[in-house]
Amino acid sequence: MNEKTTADLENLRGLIDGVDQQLIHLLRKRLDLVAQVGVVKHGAGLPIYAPQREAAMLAKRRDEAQKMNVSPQLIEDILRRLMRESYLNEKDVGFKQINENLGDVVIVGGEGKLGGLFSQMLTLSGYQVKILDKDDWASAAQTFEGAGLVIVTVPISITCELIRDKLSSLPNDCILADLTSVKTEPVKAMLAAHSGPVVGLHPMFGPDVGSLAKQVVVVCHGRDSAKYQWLLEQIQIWGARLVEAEPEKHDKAMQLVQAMRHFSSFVYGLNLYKEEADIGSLLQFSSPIYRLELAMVGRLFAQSPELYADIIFAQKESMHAIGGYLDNYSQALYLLQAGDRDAFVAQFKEVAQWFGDFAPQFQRESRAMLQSVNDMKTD
Ligand SMILES: C=C(O[C@@H]1C=C(C(=O)O)C=C[C@H]1O)C(=O)O
Repeated sequence: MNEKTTADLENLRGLIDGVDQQLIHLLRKRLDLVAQVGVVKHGAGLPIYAPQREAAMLAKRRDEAQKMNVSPQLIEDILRRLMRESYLNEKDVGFKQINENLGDVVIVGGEGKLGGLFSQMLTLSGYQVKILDKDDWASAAQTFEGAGLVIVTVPISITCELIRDKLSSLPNDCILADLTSVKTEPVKAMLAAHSGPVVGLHPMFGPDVGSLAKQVVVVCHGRDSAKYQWLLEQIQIWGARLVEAEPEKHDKAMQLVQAMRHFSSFVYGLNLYKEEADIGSLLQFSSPIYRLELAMVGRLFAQSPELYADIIFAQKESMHAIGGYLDNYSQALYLLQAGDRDAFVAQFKEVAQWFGDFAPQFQRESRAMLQSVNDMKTD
């Protein structure tokens, strides 16, 4: 580089630094305004997440950006990232308490990660939360005495037995709820053990989400829904979206959404291990989609084997779904072995047609993800 180039670059980079510093000031200003919104919402009991406001705001900013020859997608990406920050920060002021006369919330298994998250959210909403874990059963009767809500969040394999053996003498009007990732048997067990209000919940996220905004909680109604309506409202105040489902329908969906999903990630990892793949060097060659795939598989092995075993082994029927997958895998492999490229293409077209509009939708969604995967690269 000659001296002029160096000087020009330095000058321009100095100006860019100045703009970026102004951005920090603007961000600070925005965060302060959002914090004020948080206080107003807390007072009025409004949910953190306001999808209509977001949609209207994004549409206006996209329009304005376009007029200034700034990519609408750029401003949308930036605003979406900022809004994620808003959800995290609004949590700092706590949440409106919907039911002020509840009595205690007892979380059975509250030392677990998901139990911990619910305990945090309920505490932030003004409830008295008591944790009951493995070693606390001696004092359980006393703990349950003042309970208005008992939430069961223990490993799936012991959930029903625990409900049957330990939760059959709760106060009559106490709500009994669970967070298990299967619903048919736990809801049945709760209805059998307790004569008061019962509701099955399945939070469709892990404990590492920073905020519940936009996350989904499945609700399986058990008994006396009017008595636990406030709890559903409370969860919505946290920003989550509720999806009501019959337990059987939920469980069937979980065979694909959870058991099959995690099982195939597990086998993918198992295969890399058996092939003695060198992940470091694969990463050097990786395309964004491969990196994303490795991230999805690798994150499984950063977590508890028991948790995934629980999810995969939770329903016997998952075996059939996974077995069916293996059959299809074998049949597709046969096309490859037979060199039948035409049959592969025909099959591909058939599946693409079946996906219909979802295929281009998923392509759009994954494009944004792949771009952020690429942004994350530092080497
Ligand atoms: C700040 C608000 O809360 C959330 C955050 C928003 C933002 O950061 O702009 C917009 C809508 C809400 O989802 C609000 O409702 O205005």
